[in-house]
Amino acid sequence: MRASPRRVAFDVLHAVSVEDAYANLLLPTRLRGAALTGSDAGFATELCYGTLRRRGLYDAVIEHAAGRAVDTIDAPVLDVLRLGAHQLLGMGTPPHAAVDESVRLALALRLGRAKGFVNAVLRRVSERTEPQWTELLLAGVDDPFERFAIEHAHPRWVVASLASALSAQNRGEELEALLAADNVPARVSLVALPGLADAALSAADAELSDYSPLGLRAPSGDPGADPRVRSGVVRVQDEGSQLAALALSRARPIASGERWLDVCAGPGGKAALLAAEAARAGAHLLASEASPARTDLVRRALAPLADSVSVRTADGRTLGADPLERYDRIMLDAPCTGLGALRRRPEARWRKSEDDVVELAALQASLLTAALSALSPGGVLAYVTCSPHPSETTAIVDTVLEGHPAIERLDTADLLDRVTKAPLDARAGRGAVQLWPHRHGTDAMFIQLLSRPDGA
Ligand SMILES: C[S@@+](CC[C@H](N)C(=O)[O-])C[C@H]1O[C@@H](n2cnc3c(N)ncnc32)[C@H](O)[C@@H]1O
Repeated sequence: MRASPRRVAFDVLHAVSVEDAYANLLLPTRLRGAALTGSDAGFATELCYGTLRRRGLYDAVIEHAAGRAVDTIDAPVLDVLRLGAHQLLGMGTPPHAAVDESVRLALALRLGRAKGFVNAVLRRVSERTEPQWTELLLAGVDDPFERFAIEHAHPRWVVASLASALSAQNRGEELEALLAADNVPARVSLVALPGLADAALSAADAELSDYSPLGLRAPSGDPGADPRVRSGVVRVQDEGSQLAALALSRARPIASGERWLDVCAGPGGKAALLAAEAARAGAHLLASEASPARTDLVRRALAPLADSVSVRTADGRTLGADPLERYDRIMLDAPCTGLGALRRRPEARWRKSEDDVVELAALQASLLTAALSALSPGGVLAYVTCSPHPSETTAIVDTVLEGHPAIERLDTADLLDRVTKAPLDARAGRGAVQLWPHRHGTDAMFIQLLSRPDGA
């Protein structure tokens, strides 16, 4: 039997809750499996992503309505309630429809014993609108970060981290705009790989991106339906990621024979753009990745450029040990909390913790130290994260450079403004670039170009 949009949304939500699945990877597969397209696919996507994004708010509402803590509610029943709460409070579904459909979903899931509970809790949820619930939950809460956390459905520590990242750039007053932008689904951006899909940029119906000279806005619908996307020469890629790759490839003219390395290449998004840039100028890219499964994804992503790239599985922390292994350009797109990509990874905000920041910062510092030791004299390295958290961005660069006095910071903001179609106004201090969803419509990418001077 063909699964309904609600059932697909439930399956993905539940896999995220109990198996730590990634919604953005699982949902497309489930939509295809259920043959859901058009408005049905759109409904399932909004139901699933919207529920995940605002899960913290809905859990607080459910706790209140049920009169008990959410961790005392069976996991599948809780997920049915979360989906119901999103339909009631986030999607404007009429109460009788949202409640009845949720009860029907519970029955289809063989949760008949919870039928009355689902019905009663969702009826109580439907007695208030979302602003009324928010007002109720805010009563007596004085801490401003906690208030933003409730109002914009972010964990408090994420609010505090984003506040400190913005304040470091004198943009503290933009916090609410950023939190609101995190809750708006990102528009799908495409990149036309140079030399392989240039015609896509001049097509009559092309809607060009604001900043990236290679970027396009995807028309509505499934981008995978476009044969150029299927063949891999036009790729789905956030404009911020395009700019991170172009900052490195266009930092200075490319000499034929240059050796390039992507240290953390999986799943291969930036590597594909770097490989296309390198191939046009006679440079060679080695795309490296620690996880074997993700190395396979890199191979797949680089298939249209297979002749001009190499791919390997390796731990980036071992770089530098071989004195013959040196590179002219290095992309270090480090593993990070992803706090800059919350629009795209709806569950990420609830899954990460401050402990992850500490663990990732240690890994980021080790990777940067190792990568710098493999940088040729005259070479350029891009340190990139899709998190604006100061502990993952400026603090990593500052700390590692203390041990590398010869390394110079390039004025990334200035260099990137020469690449983009419009000025970014994204200077983050000490030469770095910080992009923001609420300002640039991109993920919050941090980009710092570093160089080892000739002879150093
Ligand atoms: C932010 S993602 C890279 C995204 C990629 N550059 C792209 O544009 O598609 C970070 C990657 O680093 C990999 N990674 C984690 N630890 C690593 C290590 N010690 N050495 C190399 N890669 C590592 C992860 O498996 C993950 O694929």
